[in-house]
Amino acid sequence: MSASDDREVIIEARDLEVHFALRGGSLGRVFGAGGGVVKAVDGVSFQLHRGEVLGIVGESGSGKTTLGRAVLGLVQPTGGQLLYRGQDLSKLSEKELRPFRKNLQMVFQDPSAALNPSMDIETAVGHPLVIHKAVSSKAERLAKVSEALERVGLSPVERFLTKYPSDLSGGQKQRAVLARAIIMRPELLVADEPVSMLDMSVRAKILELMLELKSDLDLTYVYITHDLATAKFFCDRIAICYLGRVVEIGPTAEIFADPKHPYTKALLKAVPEPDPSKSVARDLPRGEIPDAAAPPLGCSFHPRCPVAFDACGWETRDLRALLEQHWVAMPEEEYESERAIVGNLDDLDAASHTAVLRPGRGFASEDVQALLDRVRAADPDEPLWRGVRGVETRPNEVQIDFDPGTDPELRLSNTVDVACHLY
Ligand SMILES: Nc1ncnc2c1ncn2[C@@H]1O[C@H](COP(=O)(O)OP(=O)(O)OP(=O)(O)O)[C@@H](O)[C@H]1O
Repeated sequence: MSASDDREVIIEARDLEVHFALRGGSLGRVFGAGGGVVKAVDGVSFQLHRGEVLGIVGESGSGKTTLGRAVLGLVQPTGGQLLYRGQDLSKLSEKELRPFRKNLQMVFQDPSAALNPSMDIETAVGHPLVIHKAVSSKAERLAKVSEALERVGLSPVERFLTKYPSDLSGGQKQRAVLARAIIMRPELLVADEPVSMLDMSVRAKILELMLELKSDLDLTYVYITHDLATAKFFCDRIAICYLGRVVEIGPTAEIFADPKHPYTKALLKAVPEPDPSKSVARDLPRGEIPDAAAPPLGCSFHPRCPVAFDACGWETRDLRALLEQHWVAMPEEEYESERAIVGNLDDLDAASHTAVLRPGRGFASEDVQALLDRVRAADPDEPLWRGVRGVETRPNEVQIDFDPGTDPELRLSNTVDVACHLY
């Protein structure tokens, strides 16, 4: 771990895994009776120190929310450990967890969904006090609710106590949600995209409020977002997540000044430039984020990586994608005559380091080999070819063997930890 931080460790994830079994549905059927598995969090380790703001950043589906829920003990890890002050929450019963719950709070993206529309603000914000039997009278509840509302800037308090969520703006609702989150004086707050549904004009104000609350109440934050621009402003350290793994983690300033992982670099390039006159081309990683139920072999970022090389774990699905990309650029007729050279490509969807291509009707394996040569000649720098260890042309098939490569582990590089074969 890169952080040499003397502050107390509040949360420690050790090789944490949250895998969801897929039952039924089309994927369940594809994977057979046992069902497939979505590795929402897949071997994540980090320490969170008291008073720190740790950003969990990644695209949709990278496992951020599941990781945040695991930190709060709201979802059971299927492997590894999540320690809160050294204690493994997954070993505790629901009853034993209760005293911990008040120390750990979550703030969600949508304040409208987080507040019960039929509860006035006094009741909603004071609800945790009642649940945890933390007050003995209505007057005590009112005093604590008033103090919390004051802290989050919903004042004069009397104007807000009897209001309903529908009477408040988005920013005011998120302030009320924050008041409810701090009312039990928690020590850790997991904020899951807390400003992404708010108007631009109030986003910075809510984040500033959260920083004020942090210093006034000695809070520690996990800040979940897809938005690096707010993470830069808000976080001390950032963990960049991709398909359930942390691919880079380190101090925010270092990550922005010298991003190491190709995915981090691509995300940073995609951050919109506030000054439109300086705008640069958006350069999101090529292709879509893959299906978490069937992640790429080797380094899971390799199919989108601009600097991937032989060690990154090329495979059958990459070959299919390359052939299809080659054909897509062709005029219809040319495409049809090329496409007919190989038979059904569906076998390539079962992830493997050995691909077998059979000739289409009326063609021979030499024609398939010639097609592969043409595809390679059209783009010799395509990194997939660097991963090919052998091509064998047999009477009725061509077998392509890929170097299995490995999935890179997080390793310290200067002041950040990065999971990439380049480091
Ligand atoms: N209860 C569940 N059952 C099955 N799969 C799940 C479940 N919860 C999450 N997933 C899957 O786990 C993966 C990670 O989801 P998660 O919501 O944690 O990601 P995320 O990065 O927070 O995405 P988003 O920004 O879209 O919320 C996704 O592929 C998602 O479909």
